Amino acid sequence: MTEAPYTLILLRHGESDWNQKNLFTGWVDVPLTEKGKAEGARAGQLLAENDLLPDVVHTSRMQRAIATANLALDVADRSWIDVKRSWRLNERHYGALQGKNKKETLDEFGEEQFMLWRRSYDTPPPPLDDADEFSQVSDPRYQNLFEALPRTECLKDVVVRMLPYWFDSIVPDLLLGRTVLVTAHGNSLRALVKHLDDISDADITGLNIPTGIPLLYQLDAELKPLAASRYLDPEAAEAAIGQVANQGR
Ligand SMILES: O=C(O)[C@@H](CO)OP(=O)(O)O
Repeated sequence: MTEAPYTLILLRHGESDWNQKNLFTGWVDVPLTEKGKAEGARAGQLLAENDLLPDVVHTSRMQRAIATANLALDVADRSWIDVKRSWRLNERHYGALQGKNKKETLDEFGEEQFMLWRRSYDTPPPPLDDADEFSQVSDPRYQNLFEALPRTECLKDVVVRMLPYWFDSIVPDLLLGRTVLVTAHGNSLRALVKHLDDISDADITGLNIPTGIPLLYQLDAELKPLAASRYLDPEAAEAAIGQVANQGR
């Protein structure tokens, strides 16, 4: 075990095809846009400029996170580091909203219901039918999940399935003194930030994470933040956070 402080970098994937089209995405495995690829590369540049060179990367099982990590690590000349992947870092499963347009959903169901589905801590959207074209029941990468395969999730569900991976896989790398990069998704990272910053169930509804901008944590021996976390490009992050919050409008 190495002494604290421990260095953890969280990175939401770059803009995806469905971010651009304003569709609820969840577990649908969509690619990055050209802008998203550029965000991935820029994230790598920010890591290198700040002398934050990851020793290990943890990603979800989804191509938008994997591609973002690869692009960032290529630019930072760290494409050779150890890689670990888990479904537990996947985006929140968006249930029957997967593939639906956010603006049309807002118009159809109204602000209150839309925000309840999108940001409430414990209200999941209706479950996705297994026969739906956007279901993951036949996806080979999840065949080992059996009844654990989600059909919908609220953020609380994501916290429950993400935390075992945090404690069992990410924490051991931190305690070894490795600089750890976690490349994942808006809502799986909200779940991790909620845990790290001890954010209440009520306050987490107001937290949004921008695409493609590394978020730095320095953690103490108890794995609590030594100071407030910070985006490596704070101005870009502030503008992008507002855009995420206002999606659908
Ligand atoms: O559609 C999704 O899967 C997520 C992230 O893009 O969207 P939201 O920010 O609305 O939770």
